[in-house]
Parts: sequence; C-alpha cells; structure tokens
Amino acid sequence: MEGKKTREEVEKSGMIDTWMKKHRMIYTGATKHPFILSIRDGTVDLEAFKTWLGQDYIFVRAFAPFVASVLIKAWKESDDCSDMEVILSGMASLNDEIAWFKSEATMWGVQLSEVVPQKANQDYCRFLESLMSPDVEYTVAITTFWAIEAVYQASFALCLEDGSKTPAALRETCRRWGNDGFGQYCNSLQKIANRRLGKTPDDVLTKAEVTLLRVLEHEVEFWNMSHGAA
Ligand SMILES: Cc1ncc(CNC=O)c(N)n1
Repeated sequence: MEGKKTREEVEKSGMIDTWMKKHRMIYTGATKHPFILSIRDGTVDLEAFKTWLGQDYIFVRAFAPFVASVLIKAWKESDDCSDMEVILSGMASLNDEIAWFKSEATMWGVQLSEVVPQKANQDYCRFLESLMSPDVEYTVAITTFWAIEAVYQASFALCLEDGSKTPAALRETCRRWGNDGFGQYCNSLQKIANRRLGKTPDDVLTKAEVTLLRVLEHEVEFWNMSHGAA
C-alpha cells in the first residue's frame, strides 16, 4: 500500500523528487522529445537544428533578465547567502552562452538579427516575464529556474551517453548543457529549491508545483517548434 506521503516524509526526501515521480510523463516528454532523440540517433534535420538555434538565442536573451530577477529575490528573501553565488554563476555563464550563440549562428549561416520569434517562444518569454514580478515568491522563482535548467541538462546529457550517434558538429552544443559541471550546477539549484520548498506554506507549494508543470509544457512546445508540430 502506497499512501499519501506526510509533509514530514516529503521534506526528508525532497519535494522535487516527489514531484518528478508524480509528473514523470510530462518530464519525460520534455527531456526525451523527438527532436532530442533525433540528435541522439543522428537523424536530426539540420534545418530543424538551425531553427532551434535562432529561437533559443531569442529565448536566452529573455532568460537572462529572469535570472536577474531571481538574484534580486535571493538577495531580499533568502535565508542562505550562498544561494546568491549559485545564481550569479548561472548569470555569468549566460554571458558566455550569448557569445557562443553568436559564433555558432555565424558557423551555420543563421542571421540572428533576422530571426522572428515563433508563437511558442513568445508564449514562453511572456511566461518568464510574468515571473519577474516582485509579487512572485523566491521559492516559486528558484523552483522555476531549476526546472528550466534541468530540462536542458537532462535532454542534452542524453545525446552524450554511450551508444549515442550524435553528429560531430552537434556534440559541442550537447556538451554546453550536458557536461558534468552544468549537472552539478543544476544539483545546486535543486538543493536550494528543495530547502525552500521544505519550509514553505501550502499555498506557495501549490503555486510552485503549478509553475513547474507550466515550464515542462513550455519546454515541450519549444522543442515542437523545431520538430514536428510546427
Ligand atoms: C528553451 C530553453 N530552455 C532552457 C534553456 C537552458 N537555459 C539556459 O540556457 C535554454 N537555453 N532554452
């Protein structure tokens, strides 16, 4: 018999693990999307990859101010000053990442200034913007931040596993989010989220869970832009 876990039991194992088990299907939909599986098995359509590259550059430009808003919340609301340092390290890598997108785009002949954001991208960026409001609790924001990073980490790590047939030209892209350092950074974010979720009131806990599910849905729609339902 598997009864409902008490609040105390959940706090010991971590709320994120509990939610990942509960929402396994949608998490798998976001991390093992057909687009990612096509990179992994080497059948990826390079036009689809270029579409993803241009759209993700626009996303990352909106993601940076979102991370800045999480940093502000950590500074104001966090009970642990090391949170800020983890978030700041994430912001620093975004600086690198934007430069990488530019050089990668040049390599693939993608004109970034001419990329028009598609609907799924606009919707995702608007969602991020809504979370930048000071009314959104730090706990909700840090959980969202973790989820966004964790989806990319899990997705691209899959393309680097033994037996994957990821084309050589795409391996560097996969390493950007699939490398161990990025994995450790995601673990640090997950620890912060778990710590906060473990001592948050039930109404904020519900908000964080709903927002996490929205992230997973947006990620699926984002992959869909390049592959399939576009
Ligand atoms: C759509 C999407 N989700 C998550 C990430 C990963 N975070 C920063 O790079 C990303 N680049 N794009």
